[in-house]
Amino acid sequence: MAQIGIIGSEGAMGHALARVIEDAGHTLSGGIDRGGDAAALADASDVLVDFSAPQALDANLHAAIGAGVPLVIGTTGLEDRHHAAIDEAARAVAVLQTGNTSLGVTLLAHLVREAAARLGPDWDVEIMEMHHRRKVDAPSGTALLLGEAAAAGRGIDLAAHAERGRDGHTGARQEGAIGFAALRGGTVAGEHSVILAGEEERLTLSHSAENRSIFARGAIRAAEWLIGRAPGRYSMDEVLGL
Ligand SMILES: NC(=O)C1=CN([C@@H]2O[C@H](COP(=O)(O)OP(=O)(O)OC[C@H]3O[C@@H](n4cnc5c(N)ncnc54)[C@H](OP(=O)(O)O)[C@@H]3O)[C@@H](O)[C@H]2O)C=CC1
Ligand SMILES: O=C(O)C1=N[C@H](C(=O)O)C[C@H](O)C1
Repeated sequence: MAQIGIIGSEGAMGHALARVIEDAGHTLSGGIDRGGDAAALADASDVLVDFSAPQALDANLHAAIGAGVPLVIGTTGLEDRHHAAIDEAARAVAVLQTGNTSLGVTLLAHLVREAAARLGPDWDVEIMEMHHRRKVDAPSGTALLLGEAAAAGRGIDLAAHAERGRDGHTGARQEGAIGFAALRGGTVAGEHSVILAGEEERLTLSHSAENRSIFARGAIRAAEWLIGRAPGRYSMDEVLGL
């Protein structure tokens, strides 16, 4: 039984998390949104779960370190400087950051890495995602996570090979590129496809989220797993034993 604090508590994920916390027999120690006191929430919690916005990250890391509590970060749209701050914080507390807390996507990343490695550079990798009309960041955190998996399979650096936001006279596709396309509309919880396109054949690896409860369950499982862990940056692979 843990005291779990939610950052982004009035958001779509915040509500999904609160339901899972109750179902799992944990206690909601509190919740904050924009302008809330992360330090006070951390003091009242065994673990923090953040599904809010990148602008909240520094205060959340500071609060987690101050109270000595672990932190699950599901917020997407993070930039290199955010990841550097997470690495730094992980020297003091246990932190898990991922663009997708679901079991299906965590496994999919392994399959993508394997397919990209085995099929080799003649197969073009394109990543397509669709989300609800409210989503503010693109490509999604999951699309980027899957892009990293494909890049790892190819032994290349994603940042140097990503083709994002094609529009107009773009020229031909660069050899070895990993392309991204983002669609937005309606209430879609999360659709991701990784397409490996070769000569006269295509392989598509896909995941569909039917609702947010899969993300909330994964995040609470991660929160349970982090409590009592030594400082460090952990992954969903470790939580799920994949
Ligand atoms: N890793 C994963 O598996 C998943 C990740 N996500 C990510 O989680 C995040 C939240 O998604 P979702 O719930 O749909 O978004 P919502 O917009 O529904 O909710 C976001 C919440 O965060 C709050 N918030 C905004 N800024 C701050 C801040 N500076 N400090 C504290 N709280 C703040 C908002 O409060 P206010 O209204 O006051 O601004 C709002 O209540 C997104 O980045 C999304 O991509 C979503 C699903 C799964
Ligand atoms: O904003 C969302 O809703 C989601 N965000 C995450 C992402 O950016 O990949 C995870 C999931 O796809 C839903």
